[in-house]
Amino acid sequence: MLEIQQLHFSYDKKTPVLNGLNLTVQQGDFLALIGPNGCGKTTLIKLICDLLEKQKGSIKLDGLDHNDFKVKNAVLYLPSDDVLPEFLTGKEYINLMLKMYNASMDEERFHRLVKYYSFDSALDVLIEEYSNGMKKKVQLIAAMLIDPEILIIDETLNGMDVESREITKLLLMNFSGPNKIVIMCSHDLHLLEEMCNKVVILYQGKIHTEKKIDDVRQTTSLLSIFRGIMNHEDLKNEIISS
Ligand SMILES: Nc1ncnc2c1ncn2[C@@H]1O[C@H](COP(=O)(O)OP(=O)(O)OP(=O)(O)O)[C@@H](O)[C@H]1O
Repeated sequence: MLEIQQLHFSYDKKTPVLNGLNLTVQQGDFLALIGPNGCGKTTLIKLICDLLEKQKGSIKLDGLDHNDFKVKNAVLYLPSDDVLPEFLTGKEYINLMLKMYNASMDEERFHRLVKYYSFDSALDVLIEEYSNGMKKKVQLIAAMLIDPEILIIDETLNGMDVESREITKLLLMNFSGPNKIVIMCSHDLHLLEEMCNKVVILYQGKIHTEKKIDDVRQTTSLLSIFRGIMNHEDLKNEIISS
């Protein structure tokens, strides 16, 4: 169980980005993390991964602090910005990632993943020559081989062609399961509704809404809930009538 309690964070020590955030994510959860631009989704993810230093509060996985080596080794974060070691080939990058996570290469799985993404001819090419979509694919192949306990995805499906997106969706849904936590941050609410089993909406530094996706589907949609919080109808009408 990932337990976040009373988390506070501010970049300039004045304007709070996270303001006493509480969140519990259970093994088996495939969580959609949504919220308006700038609400702090990436900040929250970076705090969970100990890439930013928290100022107040606690983040624990199964009772262990998030900066414990065991927790760090259990969490894999796929960021949205694709900063990869450009001087490596795809295959070298995958091997490096496996080493960093003390994971062994499952050759059979590796070849299957390469086949799903039609990635064979890209493996020996330098990452500096990769397109955005190829960078996403090589990160996903590495992630699926590492098989982490917690996978955090920040807009990773952006830039992928339709078929690769579908393959990724299926791979991630297969990956999630009773022993895993998947947190996916995206503005593609339809995709999240298809894939995830829970949603949390981050707004004004706190978790504003927390719901099971099945409950959302029965009554409304993620888009309607999101629009209800943002309440931009007046602005849109002003633009239409101008
Ligand atoms: N390195 C930084 N230094 C100062 N302020 C930052 C930094 N990174 C983010 N911020 C600010 O913190 C707030 C939260 O940013 P964050 O990137 O976490 O939002 P987000 O919800 O992921 O946004 P988006 O949906 O646009 O990706 C924003 O006001 C942003 O301007």
